[in-house]
Amino acid sequence: MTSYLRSWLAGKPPVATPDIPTVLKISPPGSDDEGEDTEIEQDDSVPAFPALNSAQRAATSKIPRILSDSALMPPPPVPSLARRTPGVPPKSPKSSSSLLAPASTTQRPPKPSKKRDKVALAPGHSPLDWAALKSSGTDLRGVDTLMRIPPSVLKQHRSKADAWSAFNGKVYNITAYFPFHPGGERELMRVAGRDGTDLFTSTHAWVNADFMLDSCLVGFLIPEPSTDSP
Ligand code: HEM
Repeated sequence: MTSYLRSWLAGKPPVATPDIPTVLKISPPGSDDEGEDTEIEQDDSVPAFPALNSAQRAATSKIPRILSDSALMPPPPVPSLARRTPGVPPKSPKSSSSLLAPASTTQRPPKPSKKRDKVALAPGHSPLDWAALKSSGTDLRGVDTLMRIPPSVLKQHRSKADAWSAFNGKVYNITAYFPFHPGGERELMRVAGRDGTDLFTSTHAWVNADFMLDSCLVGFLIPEPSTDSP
């Protein structure tokens, strides 16, 4: 209406309205009901691009070839672990898997060495009993004062009834400790009357002799005084 008035005022003939195209609805062949959706099988797979049979793919070698099943890498071999019978050890050690227990576990363990066997302590001589005795106030030193002890003096105390031994420069009266020693009295007698530091350390470096024998301290080891003094 507005365009008609404008053209009438300007003295021009009215502009013809362009034809609106008619939308035709065409039913697929075989369908009787007009406007009803046709059922299509759902497929979410992404199509290859460029298409497998396209001219681009045939013309250039840059686009990787799609491998067929026969051209693919073969699957890995079945691991030997999967083929074993549970509980049955492998026949030869070479064929055994690294995940299996070593064949040596079927052998008997070696007998413990006699050298490090502990002895059975008499009742009332446990490490706890020793700790109680040494802190009870009982005199385990046998001396009134701490002394400077040369090796010659140390050597005089080498009987079971009167045994002194030096460990790390300190001299202890080990007499009372004999029945409490987990390694036995015989082993302990080997250091009576001498410096036992090396033997002690090579046997059980983790044992704290200073703490265990603090109530038995009698003095300090000194070098032998020289006899050729004027
Ligand atoms: C007076 C100094 C010593 C003290 C306080 C002492 C203390 C001990 C203690 C606490 C243990 C038990 C260790 C554990 O259970 O781990 C032990 C074991 C033993 N000790 Fe001694 N020891 C002394 C000297 C010696 C010496 C001089 C020898 C050897 C000549 C010796 C030989 C052994 C042996 C063979 C055992 C048993 C095996 C072991 O436990 O490894 N000990 N001793």
